[in-house]
Amino acid sequence: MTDKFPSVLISPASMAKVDRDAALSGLDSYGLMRRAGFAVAAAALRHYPEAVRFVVLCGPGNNGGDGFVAAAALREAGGNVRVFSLGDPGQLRGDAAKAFADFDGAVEPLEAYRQEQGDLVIDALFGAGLSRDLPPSVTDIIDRLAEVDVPVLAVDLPSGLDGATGKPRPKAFQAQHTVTFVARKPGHVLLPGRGLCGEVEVFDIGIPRRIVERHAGIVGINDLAHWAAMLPRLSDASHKFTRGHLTVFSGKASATGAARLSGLAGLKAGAGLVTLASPGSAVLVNVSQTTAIMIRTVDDIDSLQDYLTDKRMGAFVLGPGFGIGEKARAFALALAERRLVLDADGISSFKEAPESLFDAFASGETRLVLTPHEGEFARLFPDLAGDDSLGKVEKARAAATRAHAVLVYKGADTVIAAPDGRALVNANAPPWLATAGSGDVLAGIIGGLLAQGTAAFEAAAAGVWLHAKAATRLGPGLTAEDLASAVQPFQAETDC
Ligand SMILES: NC(=O)C1=CN([C@@H]2O[C@H](COP(=O)(O)OP(=O)(O)OC[C@H]3O[C@@H](n4cnc5c(N)ncnc54)[C@H](OP(=O)(O)O)[C@@H]3O)[C@@H](O)[C@H]2O)[C@@H](O)CC1
Ligand SMILES: Nc1ncnc2c1ncn2[C@@H]1O[C@H](COP(=O)(O)OP(=O)(O)O)[C@@H](O)[C@H]1O
Ligand SMILES: [K+]
Repeated sequence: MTDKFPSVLISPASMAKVDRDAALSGLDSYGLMRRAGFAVAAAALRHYPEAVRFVVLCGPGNNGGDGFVAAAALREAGGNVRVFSLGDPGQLRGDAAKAFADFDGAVEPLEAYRQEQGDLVIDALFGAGLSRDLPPSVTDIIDRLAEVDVPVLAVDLPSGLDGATGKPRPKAFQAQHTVTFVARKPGHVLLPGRGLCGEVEVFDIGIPRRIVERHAGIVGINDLAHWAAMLPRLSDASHKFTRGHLTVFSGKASATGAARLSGLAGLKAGAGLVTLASPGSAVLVNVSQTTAIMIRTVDDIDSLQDYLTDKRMGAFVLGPGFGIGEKARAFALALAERRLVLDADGISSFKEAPESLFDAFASGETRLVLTPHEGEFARLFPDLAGDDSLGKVEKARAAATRAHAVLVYKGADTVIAAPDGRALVNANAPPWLATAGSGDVLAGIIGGLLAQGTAAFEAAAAGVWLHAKAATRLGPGLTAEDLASAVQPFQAETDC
């Protein structure tokens, strides 16, 4: 019953390959379907012991096959079971046909279903094989169930939800529970899919690890398995300079708070030193509100070049509160040889000329991290943002490759993507993270990790996770000031 692959996401296309290899390796595919169906029946009995009727909606493929196995098991357990089929179940093929043959109850057409008080709907219409928009007979039922209080338990995925993108086609069942098999699919964690699945249970149906790992690919869930080993380690030999120097650019006197939030978060994330590079006009404001953070006047490109003669200045955050325009563009391009988190106004400044930014960071190791929310993403990548055929993972991956940068495409389902195609979907962020200044804190954490030498992809992924972890520790009602103060470096003993 346990989730053997908590860090893995398997696309529906890869799942089909897992399925094929399992069959080629001699595994009994009908045995796998029976385990899947039994898991669904067990979940129905466990979560809905008070159900008056178990209503199983079966589709034309193997998802429907799981439904027939579950229906048979629920009847065996003494449940009141009704089965409704989309299309003629006599047309089912392969294992689904076997499952239908092994079910000895009545099967009614899908259109005949009328919801009643006490129903539990088991949605086994479509899973990984959904290949086009739902037919009206199914969207009609989705519309009817949306009006009433009938719980839905989804098999593999709520029908209508695209397992690759997390998008409904064009609608999907709203499930309370989803029982899926082997590992989660991107659609379980990307929005709005995550919300449509309810609580997701991953059931191990016995496919060997070597087959799953062969097809697991380079998209996963953002957890410590992907980056913990790459984070900085302290030792007796550490001193502040070995822990790295982060520079955060401050905005003008009336817009300094965002940079201070980033700077504090960078220090908390473990940077040995943090300097606020401030316009002269804002130095007094910054000095009066910082203690451990140092202040340096950097007014223009010449003073920045002067600052950059110190090669220990390795990592930078540019954007929070900085102001949009030529100065931000010139500063970002001057930093092209260093490690840079470009956030907020820094991103928006390149709306008219994104290629100039991408070209500047094109060669050598990946050292640019872009942290756009949805609006900022659309400014840099309008074509990708407007392409409805792409899910958030595909958009972030395409953007990362184009920009030669690590992309942190923010939201409740933040996606971190690298130019080489690796991508992680974050799933530990609580909704109270959506508060003014929270993005500034994130930029600072990532900058703090970059300053310590962590590679850009791992710094970004760990930063997103630590940001969410700090918010979870604090609980609802946090402010960005609380959040910046609560940031902690990763600690294996307490964070695992
Ligand atoms: N992987 C594993 O190891 C295991 C997988 N298992 C289970 O198998 C499920 C995947 O099975 P699957 O591949 O048969 O796909 P499924 O979701 O049943 O749909 C395909 C059918 O629907 C049809 N169809 C598609 N879209 C449609 C639409 N909009 N409107 C109308 N029709 C549409 C499509 O028709 P076609 O496109 O071929 O014309 C085809 O007939 C998976 O979710 C899990 O539950 C378990 O048994 C455990 C082992
Ligand atoms: N509903 C949500 N649930 C969890 N995290 C969220 C949600 N909405 C936003 N976030 C996170 O909050 C942060 C907001 O950053 P951003 O949009 O830049 O805001 P700001 O500019 O106010 O700092 C991002 O890390 C984002 O991923
Ligand atoms: K389903």
